[in-house]
Amino acid sequence: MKSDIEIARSIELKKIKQVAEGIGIPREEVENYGRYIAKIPEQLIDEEKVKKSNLILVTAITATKAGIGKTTVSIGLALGLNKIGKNAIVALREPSLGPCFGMKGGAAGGGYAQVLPMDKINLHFTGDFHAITSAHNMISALLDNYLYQNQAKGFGLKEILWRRVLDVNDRSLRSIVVGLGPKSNGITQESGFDITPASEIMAILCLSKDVSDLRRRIENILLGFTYDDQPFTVKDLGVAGAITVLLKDAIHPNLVQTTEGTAAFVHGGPFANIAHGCNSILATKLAMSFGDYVITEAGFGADLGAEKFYNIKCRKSGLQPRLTVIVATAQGLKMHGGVSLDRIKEPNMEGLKEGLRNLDKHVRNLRSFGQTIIVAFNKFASDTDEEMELLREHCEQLGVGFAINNAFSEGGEGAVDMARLVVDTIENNPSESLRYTYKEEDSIQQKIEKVATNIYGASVITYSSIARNRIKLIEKMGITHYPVCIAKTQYSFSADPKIYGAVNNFEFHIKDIVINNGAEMIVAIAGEILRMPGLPKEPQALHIDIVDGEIEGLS
Ligand SMILES: Nc1ncnc2c1ncn2[C@@H]1O[C@H](COP(=O)(O)OP(=O)(O)O)[C@@H](O)[C@H]1O
Ligand SMILES: O=COP(=O)(O)O
Ligand SMILES: [Mg+2]
Repeated sequence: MKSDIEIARSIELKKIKQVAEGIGIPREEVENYGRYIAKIPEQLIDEEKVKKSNLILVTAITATKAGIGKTTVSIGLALGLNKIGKNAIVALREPSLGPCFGMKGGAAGGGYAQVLPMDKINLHFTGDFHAITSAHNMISALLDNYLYQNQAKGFGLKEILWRRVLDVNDRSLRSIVVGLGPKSNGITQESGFDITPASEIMAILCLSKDVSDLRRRIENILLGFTYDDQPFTVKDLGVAGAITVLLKDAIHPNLVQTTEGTAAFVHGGPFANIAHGCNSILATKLAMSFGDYVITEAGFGADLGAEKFYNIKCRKSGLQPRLTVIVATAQGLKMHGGVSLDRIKEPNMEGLKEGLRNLDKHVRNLRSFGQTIIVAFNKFASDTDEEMELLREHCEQLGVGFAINNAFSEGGEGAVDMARLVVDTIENNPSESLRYTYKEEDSIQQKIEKVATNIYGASVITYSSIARNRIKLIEKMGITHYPVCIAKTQYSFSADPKIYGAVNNFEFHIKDIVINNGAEMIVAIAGEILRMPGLPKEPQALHIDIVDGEIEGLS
C-alpha cells in the first residue's frame, strides 16, 4: 500500500473556495491561505443551526504508542456519511510538530482517510501554533522585563508560575535558568518550557467564544503571586491587548478538505494527556453551522479526551453529542490483554479476550455520561475475521453498536456500514442529555476525586504539599467553580504508564496543580506526567526528507 504522503500527493485537490461553497459558505467570506487552505470567520456561526446539527464524538480505548486511529476513523466516518448522501463535516485538532517529528508522527489521519494538504497541515499549516507560541513567550518576556525594570522599586513576585512553550519535544528545556551573566541580562531565575499544546494560550483559544472573550481570558492569566499573596495577572502587566493582537488571525478556524474533497475544519491542538485534548469550540460550532453531521475527536483514550470533552468543552459551550463512537483495534486490545508489544500483530484470541476489559471499562464510563455508544473496529491489514467476529459478539452482549471501519484502506466506501449505523442510531436511540462527572459547585478535591474514582477506578487520592497549597490559593481566589483538567499518562487508567488493561483500586497521586485562570480550568498533574515530552530513540525525524523537491516520510 502507498504511504500516507504518496496517497495524499496522488489526489487532485479542489480549490478551497469550491469546498467552502459546497457547504454553503459564500466565496467572499473565505480568507485563502494558498489555494487549498482557508480561514473562515467565526462570525458565520449560526447557533440555531448548531442546535439542529448532529454532533458525534469519536474517542478510543486506552492508547497504544502508535495511536488507535481516532483521527483516521473520524475522517473515515465523515467520508462514509457523505457517501450515503449526508452532509457531514469533520472537526479535528491541528497536529503538533512535537509528535510529528517525535514518536507518533502526524495527525492528519492515514491511508485513504486523511485531511489534505497533509504536509502543510502537519507542518506549519496557517501558523496558529507559531502564533500561540509567540503569544505565550511574549508574555514571558514582558513579565521578565517588568520585574527587571521594577526591581529597583523593590517590586518582585514571591512565585512566578508562568513558564515558556515551544512546539518541539525537548527534554533539555524542561527546567532551565534564565538571566545568567551580567545584571543587564535580567533577573536570574528558574524557568522551563512546556510543549505548545500544553500552553494555557492554546486552551484559551480553544475555549473562547469570540475575540473579546479571548482578550478577557488573556487578561486573567495568572502569572504568579506577590509577596503579600496577591495574584499577579496579565492585566497587571497591561499587555492583554498586545497579546490578543498576536492571536487575531489564529482565532479564526481553518478549513481544508478530506481525501474525497469533503469539508474539514482543523483548529486548535491541545493534547489530551497534558491538556484538555479537544479542538476549538469555534471550529466545532462553525462545522455544525454548515453540516448536518459533525464528527469531532478528543485525544487519547476515553478516560482523557472524552472525559474532558464532556466535562469541560461541552459544559462550557452547551454542546450535546448525539452519539459517541469508541474506536478499538485488535492490536490495542491485545496489548491491554497482556500480549507483548512485539507480538500484538499476531492472531491471539486469548489476549484479545483478556483485553476486552479495557473496552468494557471505557463503555461503562461513557454510559455514565448518558452516551449511546457505537464501537468502531478500526481494521488493520493484520487483523483476522475471527478477531472481528469476537468483538462483534462481545458488543452485542454489551448492548452497544458495532461497525467495522475500513476507511484507512478503502476511503468512504470502507465506512458506509458504519455511517448507516450512525444515522440509524441517532434517529432511534440518541444519547441522553449529558450527565457530568461533577458539579461546578463541588470543591476542587471533590472534582478530582470524582474523576479519579468514577472514571479511572482509583480508590485513594493523595496530594503533595505543593498541590494542597495551590488548592488553598484557588479557594482564596474564589475560583473553585472551574472544571478540572487532569494531566495523566495516556497509556493507563492509572498514573502508571506501564499498567495496561483495566486496573482498579489504586492510589492516585496529585503532584502539582496549575491554575489556568484565563482558560478557567484547574490542571491537576498526576504522577510523573511531563508537559514537555522528550524525543524517542528513533524519532520520526530520521525518516523525513526532501527528495527532488518532494517531502518524504511524513505520516
Ligand atoms: N486501519 C489502519 N491501518 C493502518 N494504519 C492505520 C489505521 N488507522 C490508523 N492508522 C495509522 O495509525 C497512526 C495513528 O492514527 P491516528 O488516526 O492519528 O490515531 P489517533 O488519532 O488515535 O492518535 C497514523 O499513522 C495512521 O495513519
Ligand atoms: O492528544 C492526543 O491526541 P491523539 O490521541 O489524537 O494522538
Ligand atoms: Mg488523533
